[in-house]
Order: sequence, then C-alpha cells, then structure tokens
Amino acid sequence: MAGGALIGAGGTRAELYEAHTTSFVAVICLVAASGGLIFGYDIGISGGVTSMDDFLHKFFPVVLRHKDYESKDADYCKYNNEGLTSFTSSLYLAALLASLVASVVTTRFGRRPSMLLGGASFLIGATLNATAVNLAMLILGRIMLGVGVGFANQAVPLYLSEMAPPKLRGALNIMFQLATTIGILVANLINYGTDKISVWGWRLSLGLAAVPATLLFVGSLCLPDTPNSLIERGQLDRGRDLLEKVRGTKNVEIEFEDIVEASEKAKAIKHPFRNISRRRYRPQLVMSILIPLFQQLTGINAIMFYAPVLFRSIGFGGNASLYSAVITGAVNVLSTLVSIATVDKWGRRALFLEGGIQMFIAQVVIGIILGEKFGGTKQLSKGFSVLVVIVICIYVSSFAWSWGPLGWLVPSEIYPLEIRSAGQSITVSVNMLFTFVIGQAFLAMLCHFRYGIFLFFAGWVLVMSSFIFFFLPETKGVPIEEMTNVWRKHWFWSRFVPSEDEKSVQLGENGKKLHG
Ligand SMILES: OC[C@H]1O[C@](O)(CO)[C@@H](O)[C@@H]1O
Repeated sequence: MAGGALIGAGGTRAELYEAHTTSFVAVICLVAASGGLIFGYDIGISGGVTSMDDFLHKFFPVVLRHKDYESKDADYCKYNNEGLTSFTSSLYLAALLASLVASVVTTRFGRRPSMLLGGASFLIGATLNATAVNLAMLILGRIMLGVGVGFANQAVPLYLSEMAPPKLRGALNIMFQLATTIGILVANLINYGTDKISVWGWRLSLGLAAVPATLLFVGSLCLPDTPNSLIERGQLDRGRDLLEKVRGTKNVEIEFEDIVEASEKAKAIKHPFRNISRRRYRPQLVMSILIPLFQQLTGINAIMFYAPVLFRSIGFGGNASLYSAVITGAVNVLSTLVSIATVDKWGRRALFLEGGIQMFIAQVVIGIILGEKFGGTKQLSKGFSVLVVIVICIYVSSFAWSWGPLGWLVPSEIYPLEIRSAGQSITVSVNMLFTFVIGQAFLAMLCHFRYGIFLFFAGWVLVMSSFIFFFLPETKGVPIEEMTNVWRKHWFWSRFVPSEDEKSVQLGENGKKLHG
C-alpha cells in the first residue's frame, strides 16, 4: 500500500500539481463552514424547540397536555406524536428528493447554482418557520430547509474537493462534518438561551437559521464556479484561467490536462447509475449504500434530534435537559477534532472498530441503567441522571471520531471517476432516507421499546462493526487512482474486481470495447 496522504508517495501525476494556499482556500473554508453549519443547525434546533412548552402550546397542545397531566407510567411516551415527528423528519424527506434533483443541476449547470438555490431555500425556510402561525407553515418551512439541505449537501462537498489543493482535500472533507457538529452545538446553545424568552423564544431559535443561510447565499453569489465544472461544460479557457487563480500559479498544465481528461471520461458515461451497478463496482456500490445506512443505524440522530426530549422523558427539568444537550453537542465537536488529528495516522478501520466497541458498551450501559432504575413509578435519581449524561457523552464521542466523519470520507475516496457522481448521490440519498426514517420512528420506538431502544441500536452497532472488520479494507494513504488494487487484493471483493490482465480489454457500458 502506498504511503502518504491522499495522493500518496507512489509517483502519481497528482504529486506533480503545483498549488499554493491562496486566499481562495480561506473563502472556500467559509463556504464549507456555512453549508455544514446550516445542516447542523437544522439537526440540532428541532429537538430543543419541540421540548419548549411555548412551542408545544402553540402547535401541539395535545402533546403538552399529555406530557403534563397524563399517566406517570407513560414516561417513555410523553412526546410520541405524529405531528411532532413530522416536524422533525419532513426536512430529511425533502432533502432526499432535493438531493436527486441537485445532482442533475450540479452537473448540468454547475456547483454554484446549486449552492445558490440551497442558500435561497434555507432563507425562505427560516423565514417561514420564524413567522409560522400554524402547523402547515411550520412544516412547509421545514420542507424548504430540507430542499436547502439537499442542494447544499450535494454541491458544497463537491465544490470543496474541486477547489481545494489536492493535499487539503481529505481535511476539507472532514471540515464539512466538523461544521455540521458546530452547527448542532450552536443550535443547542441558542435553544438553551431562547427557552428563557417567554412565548416567542422558539421563533428566534428557528429564525436564526437565516444567519448561516445568508452567508451561504451571499457567499455563493460572489464565488466563481469550480474549474472542473467550467471545463466539464466546455468553457476550457475560463476553466484554465480560474485554475491558475485558485492555485496561485501559472504552472497548472498537468492538473488542467487531468481535469480535461477526467471530464471527457465522465461525459462518456451516459448512464452513471447503470455503470455503478456493474459487477466490477460491486464493492463500491455496497459501500455507498451500507456505510450511510449504518451511520444512521448507530442511533446518533435519536440523540441529536431528540436529546432534550429524551432527557425530559427520563425526568430532567426543561432547563437541565437543554443544558445536557449543550454538553453532548460540545463533546460531538471536540471528538470530531480527534478524528481529524488521527484519521491519517491510525487509519479508517482502527477508528471504525474502536468507535464501534465504545458505542456498543455505552448503549448497553444506558439500556441497563434505564431498564433498572427508570420507568413505571420509578424516577431516575440525581446520581443516575448524571451517569446517563456521562455515558451518552461517551457514546457521542465515539460516534464523532468514527462513523460521523468516516461515514462521508470513506465513500468519497473509494469511487473511481467514472462512478463518482452516481456513488456520491447514492451516499447522500441513503443518508437522508435513513435520517428521515430514524427521525420519524424514534419517538414511537422509544414509547414501545422503552429502554430497549438503546439495546436495539447496540445490536446494529455490533452488525456494522463486524461488517467493517470483514469487508472494509484500509484506505488510509491510498491514492484514489490506485484504489482498485485494494479491492483486488481483498479476500472477499477480489472475486468481483477483474485483475489488471482482464482489465486491459473491458466491455464498455454500451457493449463497446474500451481500452484501459
Ligand atoms: O454529528 C452528528 C450528525 O452527523 C451526521 O451523521 C451527519 O454526518 C448527522 O446525521 C448527525 O446528526
């Protein structure tokens, strides 16, 4: 296996690219930050808002009555209400559909229009939510935010990886996730503050999403499209000029030629989704589906969406539960930094496996504490409440240095160019689909499974860790162009990937012979 960072030390062409860190890179980081921030803000804001009594009083009075007056035995079911879950999860269904449209817009018209559309729908969504007078306005606002997430999540990571100097590509990829976690934390902090503003505090929480939305909108108005996108759309001269500007040097010939060649190859693929379903791409197809699916089945969004509701369900006061959500949010951010620092040293597998073991233990411990000490007429004592928060933090930290960032990084680095856009779309869509499913099902599952919900997710963590152990080869330091060899040498995947000899004459997707 070749050593080094993303491009390795294997004498690849990418190592010959000349690139300086220009002020463009700083601006790019800002765009990344605003794209990820809004995504995270939307994830984090709904749980706190739906645990606020003023908000419930306005839109979900039934939940408020149920929570305050009904049977003590129904602790786990306090917040189980379809409207409430639709408020949270409608966003992700919209994001799923929008990300499919976005992949077409991003390819045909460029990365910038997608980011602009994303920013604009975020702004509309935030305005609708902040001024909502009825449930329909509220849900419509969430749907518009979802459209924004779909466009931004599709276009921003692509924008970043194309604008960034190759050496910064991996780091910037994780930056998007880091910004997401910061967005969640900011949302938790804002909820903690606005909860104290009687009657309209929730409006402020929902409306403040407009701040990062404006940043993304104005940012993408002022930014150029990527050289890759211009070249792909036939504007070779403009693409080259821009590449020189972004890289801070006139010496961009090699990278320029590579982009031209890559975009020609990509254009020759008429049916990207049919292409990725060919036998030789089976490992990538399986990973593009299972990695985002498993990321959501860790149960992370049960905590991210519903931490305040969960903490209130198990007996915390309103303030304590929002406060605890701030703590888990902070742990999430700090642990993502751990991932950035170690992913290229320890490798992906080590982080996945360590994270899996830690998550499994934490979930089983939470299940046992709640099973033994809470429910029916039993209330959680102060000591055990603190213990639950600590164990949830242990769980969140392990997610944040494993499945959180790696759930995006690993899929993005295993696709060869000819299946990259299709693979990336599948990953984003599957992630959104299962974020939606968990958002929609969690409160009902909590009500029916009670403390067993944590054991349910622990079971999945066991399954996904075994999957990583047996089926995911290490991709640390492997240049993207050499990735196929990793599958070729794998005990299981080698049966799907043709050897170099067989590859020299391949059948193209239309039955034509291709050389390569
Ligand atoms: O940091 C936690 C967040 O990260 C994600 O997994 C995205 O990568 C979200 O689904 C989750 O809410």
